[in-house]
Amino acid sequence: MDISFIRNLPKAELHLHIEGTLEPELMVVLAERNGIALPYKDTEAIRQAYQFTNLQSFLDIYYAGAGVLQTARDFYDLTWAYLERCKEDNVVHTEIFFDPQTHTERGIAFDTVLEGIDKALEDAREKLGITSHLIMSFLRHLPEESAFETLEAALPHKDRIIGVGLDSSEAGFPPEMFERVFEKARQEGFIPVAHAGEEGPPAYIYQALDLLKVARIDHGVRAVEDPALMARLISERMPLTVCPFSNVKLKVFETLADHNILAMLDQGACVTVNSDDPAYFGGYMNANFQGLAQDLNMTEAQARRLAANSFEASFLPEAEKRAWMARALGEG
Ligand SMILES: Nc1ncnc2[nH]cnc12
Ligand SMILES: [Zn+2]
Repeated sequence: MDISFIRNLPKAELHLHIEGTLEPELMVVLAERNGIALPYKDTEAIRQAYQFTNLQSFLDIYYAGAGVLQTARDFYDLTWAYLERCKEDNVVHTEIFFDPQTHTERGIAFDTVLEGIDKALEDAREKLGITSHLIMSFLRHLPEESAFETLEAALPHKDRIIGVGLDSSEAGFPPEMFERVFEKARQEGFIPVAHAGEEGPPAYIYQALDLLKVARIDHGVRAVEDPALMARLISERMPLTVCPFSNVKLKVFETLADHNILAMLDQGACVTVNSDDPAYFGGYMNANFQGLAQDLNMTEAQARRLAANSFEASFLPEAEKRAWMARALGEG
């Protein structure tokens, strides 16, 4: 498939951790700016360290890397750099996760984090024509109480945060542990989503659906182990925000050729393509699409359906969704 076909396809990104877009070059700049010593001699050594055996081995390095983010300007620079990559890849709409607890736990104020990210999103609407939403994610390895405190901190900023998510170490931290904080978040008007079925079993996907009442499942690739669950996801058109490169880097699949995204698509599931933590996993949106074309023989029709799904599964207003879906399908 021609790279220009992928480039020209309008796409929405729905599973992207802004902290996961911290490229080694920016990490070095921010470390210098903030007087922080990095445990790496240069950017090459940083890239060398990105060899993961599972989700936790990645998270340990990823949380350490986020330590260079200190000021609102740092969060602005991080977010702006990602939005410029969106422009290159023709990602016209993005729904970004941020992990407030990664920062509040080390003494950075919630409002500092939000201020920097939000200003970049606002500038991108104006200068790049990219629309966006922000989703605040709770870290599931921290106690419920910490998630409740984070929700409290977000309440004055409801107009700038559309939803809540659940991420970090999955195994041993089932969604049911966060049922109460998600209930409160829903009452406050936040749209719920959750990582489930990345490393965790299908039971965690059921819990995300039935207890957290999510509007999307992040990852969800292990749903294929349970045919009744797959049938339900398909009949409800429950979106799965799938991250192909991430799944290979974190050994959920051995190779991209083993990935189940196109099989799920062909079964009728509302799967979408996303980059998760592109600075750590080797590529942004178009690189993920290109990988699927090369290693899974993705057709143009499949690529169009994946792009259309990304708008269908977004939190855009219905009319905008429909218009972008038509363009992605080549009908607009
Ligand atoms: N792929 C992933 N799974 C869980 N938590 C994450 N935080 C950042 N990326 C993540
Ligand atoms: Zn993720």
